[in-house]
Amino acid sequence: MNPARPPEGARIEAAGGEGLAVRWDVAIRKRLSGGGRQFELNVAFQSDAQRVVLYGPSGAGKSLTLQAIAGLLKPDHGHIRFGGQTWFDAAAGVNQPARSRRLGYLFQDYALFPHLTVQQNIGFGLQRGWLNPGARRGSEAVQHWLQAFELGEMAGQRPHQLSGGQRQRVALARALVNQPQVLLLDEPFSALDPALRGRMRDELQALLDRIKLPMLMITHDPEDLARFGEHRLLISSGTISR
Ligand SMILES: Nc1ncnc2c1ncn2[C@@H]1O[C@H](COP(=O)(O)OP(=O)(O)OP(=O)(O)O)[C@@H](O)[C@H]1O
Repeated sequence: MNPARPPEGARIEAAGGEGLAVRWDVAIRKRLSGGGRQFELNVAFQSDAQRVVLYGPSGAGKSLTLQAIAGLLKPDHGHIRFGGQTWFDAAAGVNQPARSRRLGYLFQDYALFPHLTVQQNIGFGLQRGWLNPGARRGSEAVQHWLQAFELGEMAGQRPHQLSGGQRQRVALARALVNQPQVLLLDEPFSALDPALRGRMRDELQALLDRIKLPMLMITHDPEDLARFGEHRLLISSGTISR
């Protein structure tokens, strides 16, 4: 297999020649209110690790942090930098759209489109608009990931016709088809039964070893932490405590 290798994010010269940039440099604040409740997200971390795991209890702010990094939630204050690129900087008025951050996002429930085939789901990430989901059906990138994840025979199936593991592979393929520079994973194994969870962990680890893609995972599963937590960040009540 020969996946296009994403550029290494680490140790890139910082803009302005101020020395070496860390891979991750995140410091954000966001106040949310709704239904009479308020939540204050105040997250800051720096990391040079290839694999970062953000863990903590339910309601701690993990998903909000991931959404902000992905460009799906705009913080009130702070900055988000990756590999020397500034994705968000409130003070400087920078807010790169999600697409130009070049990241692959694996959603907790995989968020596959039920009416599209496996092939169309994978290819969807390549679309420029919402029209004509099958237009790029034959693209090389889609074919590459269909083969890499042994989904070739299922190319014409729809998500409900797949097993949990196959669904996850489709979602991963969709996240990878645009050659992201980093993979964001939201509780990637929580939708799987325990036996399959172990196998899919092995698969993900082998994939990451092979393509050397940096990743940031959120989870509350200690097994994920043990396996992927090269750098572990504990978040509770909206703040990283270590
Ligand atoms: N739009 C919103 N308005 C108000 N509060 C919100 C909003 N979105 C999320 N929250 C609150 O922010 C907190 C953090 O939510 P978040 O989804 O980041 O938690 P989490 O750590 O990912 O939890 P889980 O592990 O259960 O997914 C929760 O208490 C949630 O209720």
